[in-house]
Amino acid sequence: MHKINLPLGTRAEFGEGALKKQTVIADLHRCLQARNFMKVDTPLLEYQEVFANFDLKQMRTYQLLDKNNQTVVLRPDLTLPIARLLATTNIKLPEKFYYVGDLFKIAKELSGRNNQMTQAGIELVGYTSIKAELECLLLINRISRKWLDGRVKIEIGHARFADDLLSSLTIDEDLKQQIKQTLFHKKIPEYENLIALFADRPVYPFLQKWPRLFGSIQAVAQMLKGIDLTPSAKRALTKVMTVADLIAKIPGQEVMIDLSAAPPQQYYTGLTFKGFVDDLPDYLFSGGRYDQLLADFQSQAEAAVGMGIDIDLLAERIKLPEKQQRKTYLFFQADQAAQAAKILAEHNDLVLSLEDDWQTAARKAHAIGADLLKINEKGEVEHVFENSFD
Ligand SMILES: N[C@@H](Cc1c[nH]c[nH+]1)C(=O)O
Repeated sequence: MHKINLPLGTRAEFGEGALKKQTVIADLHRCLQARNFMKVDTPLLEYQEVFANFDLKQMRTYQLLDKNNQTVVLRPDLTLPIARLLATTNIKLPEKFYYVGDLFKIAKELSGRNNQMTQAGIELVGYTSIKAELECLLLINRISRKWLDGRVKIEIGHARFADDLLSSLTIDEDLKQQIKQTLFHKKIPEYENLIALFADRPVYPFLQKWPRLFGSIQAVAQMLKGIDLTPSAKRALTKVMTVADLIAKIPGQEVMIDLSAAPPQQYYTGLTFKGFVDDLPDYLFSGGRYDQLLADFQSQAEAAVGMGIDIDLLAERIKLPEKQQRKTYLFFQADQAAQAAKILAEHNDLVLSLEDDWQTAARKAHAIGADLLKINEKGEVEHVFENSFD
């Protein structure tokens, strides 16, 4: 007997689940083509070095050896391969890209997540304006309205806010790291011990509030009232507030701010955002500005913003449009395949009936309320009425 179970963390998809994924993907293709995005596909396998500047342990990749004993990995991320692609081709920038594909990350045991995930994404490369961030957020809003009754909440943060603020307090890198880790993981007693070192600084009242700095725009603005931030942290905050205010003006779009969370990816350098639906712990959308990433692959940095869309999670949440249309089956004899081809070419909504005889085909069609056509000896299409053969 063959081994019949799947490798850990993988799954087969079929029927409605598979169709839902295909439906959202097809809709995205249509939408992004219309908005002038360029389709891009990169291979599943990449050299390990492509991901080397990022914490591979955290990413937990599948690794293989190629013919020359070089380590290749199943891609754990789709943005880094695009940065690699741009460094090795002469695609003119600025340009907007989109892709849909699978990525592989070995999830922690019992996390409930699969190791193979389908992600769609967009990358807007060569754009410094916040309009690039806005285009990402507008796409989230569109998908939310089209597929999720507008229930997606957008959360905005900034990848540099914590570093900017902490750099003004200390040059001790270890201490900065510890403060960030305790803050991001909400280890409050440890965090409070660490910030006690700065109790005499003007920024101390802020440090005390920092772990709670998330919520609605108004709530966060209220918490920050009268608080003196460093100039660079202030700039980051202004950007967050500006974009949040603009997006909150879209009717029905809920916007939150989080200034106490870790950036979703290490390569972000500016505004970050996530989109999630109330009762889901994982987010459906995640993105941000990453102006330095291309400098890892080529001599020149390039302004860029992008986001990923978790197609598995999105597809699980959508309702397929009802298709209650009546089916028509076409019965044919095996030696009428050529006539069947001609008829199918003229009527592309016919379903081939594979029954051995047309009486059985008629009985089955009748049982499911379908119509039945058959090809007669002359090669013409004939309607079969269910009581015509009684
Ligand atoms: N690759 C990111 C999403 C993204 C695309 N572009 C920029 N960010 C992720 O998987 O979280």
